[in-house]
Amino acid sequence: MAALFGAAHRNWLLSHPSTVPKSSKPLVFGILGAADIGPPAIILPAKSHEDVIIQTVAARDPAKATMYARKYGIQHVAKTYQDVLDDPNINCVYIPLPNGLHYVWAQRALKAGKHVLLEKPSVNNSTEAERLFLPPTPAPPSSPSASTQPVLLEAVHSLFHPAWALFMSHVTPSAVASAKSSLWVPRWFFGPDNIRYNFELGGGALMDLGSYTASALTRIFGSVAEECVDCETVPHAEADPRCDRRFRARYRFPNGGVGEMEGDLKAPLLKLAPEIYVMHKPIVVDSAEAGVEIKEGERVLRTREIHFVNFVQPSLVHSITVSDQFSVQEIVSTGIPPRKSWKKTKTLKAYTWREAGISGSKTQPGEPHWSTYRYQLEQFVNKIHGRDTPQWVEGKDSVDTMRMIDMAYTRAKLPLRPTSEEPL
Ligand SMILES: NC(=O)C1=CN([C@@H]2O[C@H](COP(=O)(O)OP(=O)(O)OC[C@H]3O[C@@H](n4cnc5c(N)ncnc54)[C@H](OP(=O)(O)O)[C@@H]3O)[C@@H](O)[C@H]2O)C=CC1
Ligand SMILES: O=C1OC[C@@H](O)[C@H](O)[C@H]1O
Repeated sequence: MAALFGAAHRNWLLSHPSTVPKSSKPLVFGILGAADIGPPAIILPAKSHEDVIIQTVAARDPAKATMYARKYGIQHVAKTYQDVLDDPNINCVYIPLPNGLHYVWAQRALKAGKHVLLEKPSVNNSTEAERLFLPPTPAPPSSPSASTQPVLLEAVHSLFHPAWALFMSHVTPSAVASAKSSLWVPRWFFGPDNIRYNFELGGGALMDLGSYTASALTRIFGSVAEECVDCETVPHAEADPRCDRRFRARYRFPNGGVGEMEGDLKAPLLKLAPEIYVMHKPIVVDSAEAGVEIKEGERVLRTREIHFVNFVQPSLVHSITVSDQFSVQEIVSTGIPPRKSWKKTKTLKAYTWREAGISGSKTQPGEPHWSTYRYQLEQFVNKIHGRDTPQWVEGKDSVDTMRMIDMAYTRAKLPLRPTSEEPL
């Protein structure tokens, strides 16, 4: 009962964050598009960040932008997206446009010298990702301009929550035998006219949900997959058949492990919680870690399974169950069964860095009611100010995610979402 009350209180605070006074020189943000995701992803988190002001929004229809600005307390409405980029008072741009417009607007924003927080998936395909995140002539690190390069971040918000770091602290990427990440959206959320079913705009469940499941798998295995070995997709009956509504993809990773991901934009009620299962190969561990004394000629093997429930929105509620199977065996196998074997299971959670207890992050700020987006904003600002960012999504990570998605579409015999030919 107390846990239920605590969760309800945390969730109320999460959607009603306190407003803090702003610092003398806060970062000034503009938003491109009066998007649904804007309020939870940036407008609410900014309220409790002293270094962030959401100053401007632009929409294709200025009347819509005005309504949005009024509703969310945004001071200024720009006439066009480009006007936001041309405003010298704006330092940072948040881009929650449909996926197919991410590439062009991120490039334009960077060209205008703005720091960019770019919604997931970063772009339409891996060609765009390589062009955006791995440009051919990066400034040499010693160049004076290197420190003034704008920051670009794909907003994979779930990776910034302490629960993700706590989960990863129990994963040994090189020893992962199999992993499965799944994510579902209830069936009434998105109709066939939603941007998620528009091919040119980067629609498809693999794009929308797969950006989370693929980035989770690449982190769990510590690498992008070598191959997508099979991928089944199902389209929406009333939408473009090139846009998958549901997918199931299996990959082979360089360590020989198998990663699987599943997603559905129109799922039955039964499937609500996004989840990850990880199964490790047996590895030799320290006898102290296993809490057992061993004799000469013996070793302890640990086979670990992890189940992470709600890896996408852990701030609402989550659980991480770690089950370790230990066995004490002879180092040189004589066919004798283990002398001793036992199982240890623990269920963990972390809503703050202190709770996660991970060295290097313990002193990071955070409150139990901080959303994944608030934790993300903290690191985005840190990066801009050249501070330490223990949680981050590197450009290469975003490229890897798009490679995973492209591999799955190719295996499913669906076309890749188009590469932008818009002038930059
Ligand atoms: N991080 C997260 O948790 C989430 C991230 N997302 C991501 O955010 C992005 C936006 O998603 P969401 O907020 O759900 O979508 P919305 O449809 O609410 O927002 C998309 C915005 O894009 C603008 N837009 C510009 N051109 C077009 C066009 N041709 N057709 C349609 N819209 C256009 C619209 O802006 P205007 O106001 O100018 O008309 C609209 O406000 C996606 O990339 C999605 O993957 C979405 C949900 C959750
Ligand atoms: O967090 C999310 O859940 C629902 C999706 O459709 C959305 O785009 C995604 O970011």
